[in-house]
Amino acid sequence: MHVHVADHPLVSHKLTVLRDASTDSPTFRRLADELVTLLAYEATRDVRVETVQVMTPVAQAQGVRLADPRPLVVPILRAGLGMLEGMQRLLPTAEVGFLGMVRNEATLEADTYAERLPDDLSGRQCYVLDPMLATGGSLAAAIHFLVKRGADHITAVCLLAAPEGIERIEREMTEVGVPVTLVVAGLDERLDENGYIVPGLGDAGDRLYGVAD
Ligand SMILES: O=P(O)(O)OC[C@H]1O[C@H](OP(=O)(O)OP(=O)(O)O)[C@H](O)[C@@H]1O
Ligand SMILES: O=c1cc[nH]c(=O)[nH]1
Ligand SMILES: [Mg+2]
Repeated sequence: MHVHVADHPLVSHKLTVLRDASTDSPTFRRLADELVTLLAYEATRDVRVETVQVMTPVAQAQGVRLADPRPLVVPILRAGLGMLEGMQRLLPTAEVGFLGMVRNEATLEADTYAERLPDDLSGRQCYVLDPMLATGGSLAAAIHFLVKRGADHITAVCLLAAPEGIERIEREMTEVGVPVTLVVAGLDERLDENGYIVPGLGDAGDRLYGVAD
């Protein structure tokens, strides 16, 4: 897996405020949104374009536009929804598919409770959004959904990743033979005994939207 860690002082600054336990929900949502737009710039570096001609007020010029089929953006609910607008800011014409997943906090296995994806993803560039790559169970399950529908170009955009999660995605994607790129704002040290990223930022979904039952 190709892992790209966004190395930029603004990313580091925003991530530091995001980590701070005293940052309130409105500020957390705004910073997550801003960070995703910065990460989206990196994540879309290889987005497919085609050559077009354009008439400026002065002369004809050659340029590019996004090629068809449009990219697909897939936020993993709940927390990934907090990344959708930041991504759409750079890819306003992207299609959006949804996956609802919740991690069973006892087994740490991901359970899928919602799925709304196009049937055929062959030839589509897919961008999966999830702030936290912890054990990797949720992201791996999401990627398997996409691969089953024919996707072979997958980029995951995350805010934080743990080494355990990266290793799992690498292992599982090597097995299915689909290369995955990860674009992330920060790589953390490890998981704790509850599967939380250390030092991390806590429960991303709760910090975005409030404590779930
Ligand atoms: O890598 P993993 O070990 O699978 O953990 C990461 C997952 O955990 C969080 O979701 P959560 O299950 O808390 O659901 P939520 O977004 O509804 O809060 C997070 O948003 C990821 O989807
Ligand atoms: O640190 C973590 C791990 C999983 N899910 C989160 O929201 N945070
Ligand atoms: Mg959560």
